[in-house]
Amino acid sequence: MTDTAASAPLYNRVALIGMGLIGGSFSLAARRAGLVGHVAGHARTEATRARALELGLCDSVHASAAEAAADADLVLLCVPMRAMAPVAEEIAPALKPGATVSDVGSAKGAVFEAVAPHIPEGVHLIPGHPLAGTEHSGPDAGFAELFENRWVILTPNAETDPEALARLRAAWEGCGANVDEMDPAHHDLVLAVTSHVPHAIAYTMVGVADDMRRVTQSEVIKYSAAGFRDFTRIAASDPTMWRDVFLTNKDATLEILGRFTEELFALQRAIRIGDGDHLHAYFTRTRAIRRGIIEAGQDTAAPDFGRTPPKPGTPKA
Ligand SMILES: NC(=O)c1ccc[n+]([C@@H]2O[C@H](COP(=O)([O-])OP(=O)(O)OC[C@H]3O[C@@H](n4cnc5c(N)ncnc54)[C@H](O)[C@@H]3O)[C@@H](O)[C@H]2O)c1
Ligand SMILES: O=C(O)C(=O)C[C@]1(C(=O)O)C=C[C@@H](O)C=C1
Repeated sequence: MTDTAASAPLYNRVALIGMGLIGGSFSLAARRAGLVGHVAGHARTEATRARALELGLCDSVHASAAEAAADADLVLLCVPMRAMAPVAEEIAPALKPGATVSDVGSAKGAVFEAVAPHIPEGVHLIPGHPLAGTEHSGPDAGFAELFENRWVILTPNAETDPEALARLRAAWEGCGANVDEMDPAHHDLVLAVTSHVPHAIAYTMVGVADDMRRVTQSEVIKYSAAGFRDFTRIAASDPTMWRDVFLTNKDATLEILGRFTEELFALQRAIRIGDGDHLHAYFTRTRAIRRGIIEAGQDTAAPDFGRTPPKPGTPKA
């Protein structure tokens, strides 16, 4: 946290549109660090609004996104990707000149294209993406430490106001994150490799196992090894969020899935023809990547990491 953040909030009033895992975590982290003044939250259901207040995710709740956004200095869109444009259209007339609108969506090109047309002149649109999350969702899933030592990628452009950008950067840094800037198309390609296609593979592998389960009478589940269990964690991620990620990062996902399929065929061939040298060299290369991630301090898959499941009976956002 910076000295400025400790003495005065970076944003006097913040509107959180969507108070699930990411919106809730941002609020908890930003409030704990004294980065924000009043937090106005919007969620669609009364149950989520009540729970968000109870958990201290916000100071006021609003059934209307526009009402939450009115007079806000920062409006953070924390909804699934394909809800971003309708929400932006709804809040547009309420936005205050000089306000910053940002988001946390997992793909960046599509957000800008969908949201920018709705943002009035004089309001700063700076898309962003925290590279941090879990398989849980809803208000109970949020925790203040989520962004610590994780990357947040902002995708400003040549017209972005430097002061608004510096302020947003400081807010994420105050939440414990490291901030980088990227071109949206590049972001989408990188994330297709590091997040989106890995999720597609996990979903597929668990689907295959589920088909097998029908054949083997639950043995796949009963004897599932640690590797498969890791896949099931990823494949338990929110269906709405991931449907939207794949549909909004379609081109990059298909490009990387194509490359993945080529590599898989090469591996399949090496197994079929008994080419142990190929397999050994390939696995040696991939092991080095894992070691590089650990050395860079980016392995947060350590025990729990605050990723305890929501308590039973609590509302899904
Ligand atoms: N979960 C992750 O690991 C992760 C990580 C980084 C970024 N993201 C991105 O963050 C965003 C939010 O994800 P999350 O994990 O916090 O999801 P979540 O399900 O925990 O929360 C989503 C919130 O959006 C609200 N919402 C859903 N549809 C809406 C609609 N049509 N209109 C208004 N509100 C709506 C929900 O009520 C909820 O409050 C997504 O765009 C996702 O791509 C997620
Ligand atoms: O840790 C997890 O459960 C995640 O899937 C988080 C994860 C990722 O792929 O790393 C998922 C989607 C995001 O947009 C950012 C982070």
